[in-house]
Amino acid sequence: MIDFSELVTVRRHLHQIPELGFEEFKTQQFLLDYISKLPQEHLAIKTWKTGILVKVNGSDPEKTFGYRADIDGLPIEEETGYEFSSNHKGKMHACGHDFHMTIALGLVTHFSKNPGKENVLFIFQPAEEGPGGALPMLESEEFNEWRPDVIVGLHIAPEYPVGTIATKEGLLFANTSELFIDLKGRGGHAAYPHQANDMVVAASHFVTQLQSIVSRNVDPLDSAVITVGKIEGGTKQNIIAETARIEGTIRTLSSVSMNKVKKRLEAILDGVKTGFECEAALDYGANYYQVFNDSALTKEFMEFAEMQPEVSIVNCKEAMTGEDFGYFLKEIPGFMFWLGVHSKSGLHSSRLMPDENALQTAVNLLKNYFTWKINE
Ligand SMILES: CC(=O)N[C@@H](CCC[C@H](N)C(=O)O)C(=O)O
Repeated sequence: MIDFSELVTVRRHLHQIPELGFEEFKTQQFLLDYISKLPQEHLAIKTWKTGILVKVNGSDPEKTFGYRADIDGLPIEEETGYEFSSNHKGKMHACGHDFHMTIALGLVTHFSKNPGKENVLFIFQPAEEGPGGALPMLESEEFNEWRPDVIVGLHIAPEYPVGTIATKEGLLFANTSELFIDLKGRGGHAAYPHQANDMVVAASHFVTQLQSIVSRNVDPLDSAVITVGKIEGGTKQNIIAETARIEGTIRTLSSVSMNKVKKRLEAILDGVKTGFECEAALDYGANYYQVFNDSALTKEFMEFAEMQPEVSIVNCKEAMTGEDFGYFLKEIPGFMFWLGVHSKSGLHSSRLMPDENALQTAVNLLKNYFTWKINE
């Protein structure tokens, strides 16, 4: 029996210690401590950077079924008002990874006491929000020694009620590319603009021109997003800015569109360089491969979930969110699904407040699904 009040306590503890990608030291320690208290007879445990792999050995294994949970938080100052708000100033679990980890712990707890014929691998992966832990983990010796034959992941969905599971066959999440641009010109006195070269104005022109890519270069029947989430420039109100930094993200539903968007972006940036006589350094940061669900496994899972009394299934549309889980799915058959957690505020909001009852829905559903698959 899984004790759900204990899982709520676990989630609240994890919520208090959010850490950024590849800095998840306290999180890793907490997870290891928790796992070390479970019956060890069927467990094998390895660490990889700040991540963890936990294998529940089956009795006569021919296959390994994997469940992946991401473990990093975001650089957001929490405003939920929770008693158990983040203890780490300026950092928050605002994308539900505290839920994803807790669900994994609930499942490890169950399978450590109830192993099946096949192996189950629990993957606690760092740095999903950036710079991306999935690809280096997938390429690591540690992972490949226990490489699963099937892999499953979930993501909380604030827009769906508790009890709803949403997914689809094929493309679920977009291709993503981060975007970092550093502009450098000549600064100067606010009263002598003709002697300077204002990077605040240059950055503003660039961001405005970017808007024409989605509206004028991408096929209207295709989809793309370019979001600039941060601009920094200048030093003081009466000094013309010598530098400006633009940070954003690009999302597309195909890699062809991603290349097209990047080509247009580079052409616009060249224009800004010429027009403003400035330098520009462009860096695409982390790029994530689309999340593409295996058709047969997804269909089977949806039919299975439909039969669970506490679950209702939605066949959803694809979303422009990104997930480095896409790299696992590129090489290993599997699927990802949305878990309804009903929160008025959405993902990446400082007020995200997912309903903890969804922990029970997810653990029960995946416990039943994996139990079926490992004993088939
Ligand atoms: C589910 C979700 O919100 N994922 C993130 C992934 C971030 C990818 C990367 N750091 C980027 O910003 O492009 C998302 O923002 O969709």
